Amino acid sequence: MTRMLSPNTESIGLMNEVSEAKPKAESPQTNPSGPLETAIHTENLCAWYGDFQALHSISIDIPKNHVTAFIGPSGCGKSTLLRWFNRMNDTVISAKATGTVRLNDLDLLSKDTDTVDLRRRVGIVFQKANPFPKSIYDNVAFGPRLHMKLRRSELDDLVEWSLRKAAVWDEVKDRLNGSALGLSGGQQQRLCIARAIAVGPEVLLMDEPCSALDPASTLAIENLIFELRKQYTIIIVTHNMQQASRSSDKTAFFFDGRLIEFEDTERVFTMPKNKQTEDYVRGKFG
Ligand SMILES: Nc1ncnc2c1ncn2[C@@H]1O[C@H](COP(=O)(O)OP(=O)(O)OP(=O)(O)O)[C@@H](O)[C@H]1O
Repeated sequence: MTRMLSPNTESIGLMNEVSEAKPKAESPQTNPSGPLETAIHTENLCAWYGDFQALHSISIDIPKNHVTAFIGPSGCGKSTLLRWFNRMNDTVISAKATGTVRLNDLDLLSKDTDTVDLRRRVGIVFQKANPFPKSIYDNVAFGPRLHMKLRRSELDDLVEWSLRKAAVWDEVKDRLNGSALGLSGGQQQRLCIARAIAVGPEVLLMDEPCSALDPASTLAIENLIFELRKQYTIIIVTHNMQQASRSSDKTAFFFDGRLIEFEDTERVFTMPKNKQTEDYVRGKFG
């Protein structure tokens, strides 16, 4: 497992990502002169749980290779929106949605959308780390084994690449066959990030990924998010205003199922346009 990645590794999709280990750009385009490229586009997205409407006419363009933070008080619909981006809401029988959600040309609300492939393209990391009760190696290799036909040496390379990318390699490289459940909470969360990126997603959804972590692990994940945005589109749901302002490029503020404001993060935290946004980011409610 000490070999470096071979630049001409055989590939399907994902392995292109592996051989392209170098970031596409040194830093994302935070002050663009032109419009940003869109990764996920929604238009008039409305969502319900039974009769309860959780999202009202959400229209938003999530920019590619940027970090977008979703903020807002508890119950305002942040996770619901996030979960429509990879159809996690399919597991909730009462959940339904109307409107448009697109990942490039893929219609995410269509019944014909292959959700297994979608979840490879749009990965998710949850609030509480959820490693499989398997070895560290098998956790990361799980998705690639499902989606790709790789030789053992290629899989080894990919596991190493993913763990390095998730900034946890040095801590686990001598115990790859040990149980993932033996890692600390912060290490488990980085392992889950490695597992998510091992299948070459375009978008990484993070639903309060640091809320169960101590300050040092939180900082490690925030630094990681900052690094990963060079290659992935990241959306992070957070209640931590410092985290949103530190680690995101764009911030969307939601209230009562509605998108109230979506702007550059610096602007949202210094000169919000909306009074509700201002009150929320200043901690007056929520
Ligand atoms: N499975 C479900 N069944 C019924 N109602 C739900 C379900 N999941 C969420 N809701 C409701 O939808 C609304 C939006 O919930 P959601 O979890 O999206 O909010 P949130 O902004 O992510 O909240 P939090 O910050 O507390 O996680 C809430 O009123 C919630 O009670």
